Amino acid sequence: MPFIIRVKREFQAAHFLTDYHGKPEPLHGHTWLVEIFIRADKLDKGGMGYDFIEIQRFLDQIIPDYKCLNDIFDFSPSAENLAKWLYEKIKERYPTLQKVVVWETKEGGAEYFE
Ligand SMILES: Nc1nc2c(c(=O)[nH]1)N=C([C@H](O)[C@H](O)COP(=O)(O)OP(=O)(O)OP(=O)(O)O)CN2
Ligand SMILES: [Zn+2]
Repeated sequence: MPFIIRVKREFQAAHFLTDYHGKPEPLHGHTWLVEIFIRADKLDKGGMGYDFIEIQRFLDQIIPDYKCLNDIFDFSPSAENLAKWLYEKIKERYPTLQKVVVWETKEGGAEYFE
């Protein structure tokens, strides 16, 4: 019986879209929110699919907290591109990953799935 394990993480980062309607955006910061969805097809004896805490620790290793995203990525760091980048990284560790959602603001975000 499948379950979806969901884990959220917030982080702070600055960025600018390199081409926003024809010109670069000004550099600015957000409190970003990442949510990931991992399918678990069975539970362990404790009733867990995957341990939230272990997933959070893994996310903390890869999430670019307190960074300028333009300094570390060779793509325009939109919510869409960041969701795709995170998806590819997380999928290596959790192959049953279903989806990554990245909220850039409370009102605007993007999700990536295959
Ligand atoms: N599909 C996408 N649309 C937009 C993205 C994105 O990544 N994907 N990004 C941006 C900007 O980076 C912008 O930061 C969005 O944030 P927001 O604060 O809403 O932008 P405002 O200019 O409205 O800022 P205010 O401070 O509220 O004026 C835009 N679109
Ligand atoms: Zn922005």
